[in-house]
Amino acid sequence: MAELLFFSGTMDCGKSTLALQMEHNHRARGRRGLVFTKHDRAGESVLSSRLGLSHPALEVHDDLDFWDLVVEQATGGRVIDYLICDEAQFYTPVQVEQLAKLVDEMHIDVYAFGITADFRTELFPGSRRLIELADRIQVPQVEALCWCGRRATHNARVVDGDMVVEGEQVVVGDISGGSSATVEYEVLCRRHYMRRMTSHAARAQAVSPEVLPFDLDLCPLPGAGRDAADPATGESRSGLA
Ligand SMILES: Nc1ncnc2c1ncn2[C@@H]1O[C@H](COP(=O)(O)OP(=O)(O)O)[C@@H](O)[C@H]1O
Ligand SMILES: Cc1cn([C@H]2C[C@H](O)[C@@H](COP(=O)(O)O)O2)c(=O)[nH]c1=O
Repeated sequence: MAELLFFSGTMDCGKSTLALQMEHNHRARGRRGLVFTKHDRAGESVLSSRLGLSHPALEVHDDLDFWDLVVEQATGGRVIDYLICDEAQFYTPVQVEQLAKLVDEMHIDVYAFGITADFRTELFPGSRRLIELADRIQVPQVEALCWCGRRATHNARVVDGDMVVEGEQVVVGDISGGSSATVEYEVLCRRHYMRRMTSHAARAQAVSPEVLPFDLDLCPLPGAGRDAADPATGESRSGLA
């Protein structure tokens, strides 16, 4: 039975790596598929992972009709068993509906990968429709981590060093440290997302006299590990989920 699967999570949790692995495994077993992406950081018509692997892909433009494309290929004699669809958060809701139709009417497996929500915590339209229509939603096993050591659940946008919560929904970019771009992203746990506390802000607060009387030994710089105190609160992070 063909399925529409949505692998969803934050940025940097291994979605594209998983997409490439699934493409490899299915192809290795003789299945025939097509690989799609949209606005990959590496450029047009390529599916890339931060692990360094990449694969040619068909770029999804807003006017692409998945149903028409696959039917045309099938009519031309090409067998298609599965579709790999990366950066699916950027697909239109109508395109997601076309993917669901391919599963139901043409028995093609669709493996979609994408971030769930944007930097404002709002669902992307493509992700929303996938959540509504998918047979299964899976969270990749590798957890992206907040600077405090907790599991990262939110994507923060950082512009010129400051976290922002307003702006265009789509701005292609990488996570902090991955580039010198003006706009970058950092994954955070909910607590630190709500407090607008990126690693940079936490570092600044940890060394500011205003946070005294916290002892700096109890209030180490970000990145010191899960058992260290949280600079925002002085609380121990140990034992937290
Ligand atoms: N130098 C590295 N060595 C090992 N793993 C890495 C390295 N750089 C990135 N990764 C892994 O790659 C993951 C990001 O993979 P990627 O597929 O690009 O994520 P996503 O598509 O979800 O944004 C990171 O969570 C990390 O586990
Ligand atoms: C949160 C957020 C992200 N984006 C962009 C930034 C990247 O180009 C992609 C996510 O890619 P990844 O492989 O999952 O890291 O999405 C955006 O445009 N708007 C946002 O709010």
